[in-house]
Amino acid sequence: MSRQPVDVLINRVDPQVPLPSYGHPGDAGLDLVTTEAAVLAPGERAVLPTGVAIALPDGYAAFVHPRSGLAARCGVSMVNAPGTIDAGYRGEIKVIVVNLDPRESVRFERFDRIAQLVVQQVEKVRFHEVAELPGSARGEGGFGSTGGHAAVGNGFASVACDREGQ
Ligand SMILES: O=c1ccn([C@H]2C[C@H](O)[C@@H](COP(=O)(O)OP(=O)(O)OP(=O)(O)O)O2)c(=O)[nH]1
Ligand SMILES: [Mg+2]
Repeated sequence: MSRQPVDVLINRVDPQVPLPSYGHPGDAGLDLVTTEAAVLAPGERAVLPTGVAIALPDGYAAFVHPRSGLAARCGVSMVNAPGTIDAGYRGEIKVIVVNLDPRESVRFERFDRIAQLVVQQVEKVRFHEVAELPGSARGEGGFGSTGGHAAVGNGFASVACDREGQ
């Protein structure tokens, strides 16, 4: 049984901007566009306006995620991925894009889709300070404690590094 959509108020800061929309019915993310054209040199970043502001219901947040097609084709990501849109934020949603391609510039035209917005329910917490936390199977192990690192010298230098244990 499919759930009812959540009603979200939206304001077009740019009157011509298309409303964020799902590419397919089952998609998690609504595509966001840039209202400004931009060119990013390799390694360059920019804060791009999306032309929309929203008012999320209390208990929700929206997360701005990169688009995988742009990442795979052009090396474009977001500096702060995923960006967090608080329920109380009433300003224009902005996207902090970065061109991670080492050689090629990337050009965005007005209304190109640059990111996607995922709306989720978020919990509020109340901390209870204790002297000792309850035990668990993982304990304090982290940062690669389960192993499975890519071997060095197999030709895939991008997935191996010499900083293990540091
Ligand atoms: O990719 C993003 C991330 C954030 N925001 C907006 C909405 C969010 O509610 C607000 C603050 O974001 P965040 O809390 O991540 O930034 P901060 O540096 O902690 O700023 P603040 O001190 O205003 O919380 O900025 C965006 O438009 N795009
Ligand atoms: Mg903050």
